[in-house]
Amino acid sequence: MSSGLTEEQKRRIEENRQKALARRAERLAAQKGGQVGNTGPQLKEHSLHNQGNLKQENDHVRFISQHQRNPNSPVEQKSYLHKDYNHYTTNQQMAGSHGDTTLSDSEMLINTGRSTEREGGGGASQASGKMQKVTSSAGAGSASEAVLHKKAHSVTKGKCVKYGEDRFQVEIGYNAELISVHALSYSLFLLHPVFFSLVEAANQLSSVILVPLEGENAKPSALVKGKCVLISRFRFEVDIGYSAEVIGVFKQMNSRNYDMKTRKWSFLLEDYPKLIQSLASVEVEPLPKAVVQTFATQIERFTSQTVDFPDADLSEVDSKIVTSLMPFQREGVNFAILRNGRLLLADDMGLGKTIQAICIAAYYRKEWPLLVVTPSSVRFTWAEAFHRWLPSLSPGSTNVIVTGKDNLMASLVNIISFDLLSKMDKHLKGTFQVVIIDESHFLKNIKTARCRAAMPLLKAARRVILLSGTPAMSRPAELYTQIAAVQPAFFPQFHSFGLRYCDAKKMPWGWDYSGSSNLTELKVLLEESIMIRRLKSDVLSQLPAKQRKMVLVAPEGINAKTKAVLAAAAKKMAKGYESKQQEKEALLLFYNRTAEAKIHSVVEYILELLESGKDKFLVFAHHKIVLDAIVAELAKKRVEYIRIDGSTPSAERQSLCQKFQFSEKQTVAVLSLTAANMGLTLSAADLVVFAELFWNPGVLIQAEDRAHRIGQTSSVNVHYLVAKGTADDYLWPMIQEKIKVLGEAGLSEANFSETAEPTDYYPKSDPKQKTIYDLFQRTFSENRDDTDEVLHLEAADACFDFDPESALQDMEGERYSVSPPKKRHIEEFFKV
Ligand SMILES: Nc1ncnc2c1ncn2[C@@H]1O[C@H](COP(=O)(O)OP(=O)(O)OP(=O)(O)O)[C@@H](O)[C@H]1O
Repeated sequence: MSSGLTEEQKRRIEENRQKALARRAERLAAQKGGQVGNTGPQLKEHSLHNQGNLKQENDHVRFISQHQRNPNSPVEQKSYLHKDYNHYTTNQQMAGSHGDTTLSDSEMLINTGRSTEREGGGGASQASGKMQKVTSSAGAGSASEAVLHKKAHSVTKGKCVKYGEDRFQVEIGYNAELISVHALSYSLFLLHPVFFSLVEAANQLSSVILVPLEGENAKPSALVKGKCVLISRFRFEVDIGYSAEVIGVFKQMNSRNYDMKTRKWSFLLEDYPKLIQSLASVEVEPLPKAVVQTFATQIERFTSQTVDFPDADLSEVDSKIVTSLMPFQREGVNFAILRNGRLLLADDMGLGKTIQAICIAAYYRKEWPLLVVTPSSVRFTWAEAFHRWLPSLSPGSTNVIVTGKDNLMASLVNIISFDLLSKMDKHLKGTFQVVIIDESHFLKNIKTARCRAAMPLLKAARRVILLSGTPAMSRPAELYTQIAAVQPAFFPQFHSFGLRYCDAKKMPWGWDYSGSSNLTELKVLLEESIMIRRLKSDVLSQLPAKQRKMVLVAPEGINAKTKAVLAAAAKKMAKGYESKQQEKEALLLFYNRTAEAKIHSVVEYILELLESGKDKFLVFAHHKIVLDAIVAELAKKRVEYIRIDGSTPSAERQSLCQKFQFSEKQTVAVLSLTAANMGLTLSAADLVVFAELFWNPGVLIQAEDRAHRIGQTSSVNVHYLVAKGTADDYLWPMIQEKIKVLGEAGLSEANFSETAEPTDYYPKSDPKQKTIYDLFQRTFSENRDDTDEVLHLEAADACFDFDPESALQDMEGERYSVSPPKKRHIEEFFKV
């Protein structure tokens, strides 16, 4: 009977009806939303799946969890449509010509959210979960037969019937989903070119099976090639060209889901063995062995219901470190121990990879000696951290290797730089059972000496703790060595890894592995097996607004001459001075020499930060020679930078800040401690490095606040570079003490000693050092105004860098415009 509506009107009505159903489903889902709890979406999906006898509520919960993943995605919306639509269709059809088909309530509920169990007008029989062989009057060829060999499962079946020479008709029962794609049932179609696309589109719908005409199957299955790819902890996708035969197999899978947007089918991992078996006649690349092994439990349906890692027994580890761990850090330690101490700890910068690594290593203390391989600039910081977190370590138990001749096994904890490791004895393999590699992406290139030196050690060690804040997920080739270091059996051949994850291409000159492919699978695989990665945004609530760290820079960067000058200055200071002026001059000289002494280590540290992938950060220094050396190195390495110091006109400052804020490249802001510590917004960075210290903590805190200000959405990391045997020995504790006083007085929210490394590393017991420290305290604790201090510093710089004459000339020249009071101060300082 004709409804009197045009096809277009019918289509619109159907569209609106589906939208209304979707809205209703959404409302229902939202009402039930409270039952979901805090479990992650994947977990929800999984655990519900495992419950077997699903209840209606649970079906809703599953629904919600899918929706929560991406409520806007067409796939998710489609599953809403499916769910309610399925109820609708089933009931409607039961009331109609197929009313003899009986489905129990529970069967219907189980099938909702997946697809509808129905037979269409193709003359096939009923559906209640059993495999049916259906003979089509259209005359099924091999592909057609495969389509009909189905576990009858919520599907409307139909067939194409030839009509005259060049037309065909689709005979199929009512299926709204299908009608929304094509108003099929009563239409005649031209055989070509509509046929293939129509059959393909219809068969992609999970509730439809359309048997093509005999001999008209779109593509012979032998020519269809595809591959399985993991897309989450629980699902995999089959990326394959269209084939009715394949689609028929897909529709036998209970967990099937078709993504309209990507036009790909996905399934729960538990369907993997069945699917692969059913696709035996088609060329489908299976999941890699590493994936199948890692997800064996999911594939076998024995998955644990939780992603929380069981609490490791840390009773043997120093309580100081255990009680200091933040909850997410504790989770990292649990993960590591669950993985038998072989892992890639890939937390974001500043999340405390050091404390976690030390705790994990301490859990395996019985297997020490321990080897720590680090970038050169942070070797001493590591030694400090071991003593800070493990008070049970005796003072001599850390051994920092400084030359290739040192004994790598001298202590319980041995710390070496990557480059020195490659110069050590090649027969170290098997010597260390527990190894920490800090900034493990330094091993990304298998051809480098450092990588070749480290790999045999790592493969032989029982515990391998790799730390990297920047695992190169976008360049999988660079991850290979790190994966191989932790799990050598995963991908024994780089080439097979390259084919799967690096989009390897054969070029005239050989293979190109610089691309990337199947990244989701790689990420899911790594997270399930060896990698734990938390971003700052994931754990922001557990972090302080600022994380300070003292980085003890390597003393061998200081040359012998400078060391001698520093020692002489210290000796002189220890003897005392007759006048305050003399004391001050001596201190400023000491401070100035310290700058010179630190240049090498500062530059090395900055370059290592860049190599570690830190892309935007601020570097503060006071002395011109330090600022100059930093920018010279950045220019040499072609790293973009801005520089703001006393000579930068105020008009330019704003545009430099803008450049830094909006640049998408790796950019460093090189800033003068006294000339750029106020009034600038550089919140695009969440890392601030102090190449030099300053005795006035107010100046330091203001400088930190260039990044820690409105616009900053992250916790800011602050690194203070401290060199032993220099003025830093006195400045660092002094700064901390002052801040502590300010904090106690409620004048500063920042307490250095709580968030940074220990205060008292200089030997207070040494009377000479005590005298110098007191001298610093006396001289710089007087209440002076900042401008006064800055002027004295400038005068001192000029004094030590140049002779007074030329210094004054310089300052009066174009580069420095000196105000009269400033000039007066300088003159006073030099007593000219
Ligand atoms: N649980 C904690 N208690 C106290 N201080 C902590 C804790 N966790 C981290 N810190 C401090 O936070 C700072 C940053 O930690 P750490 O240097 O280990 O970070 P990271 O993840 O290694 O960063 P990067 O990638 O920059 O090297 C350090 O000063 C460290 O001592």
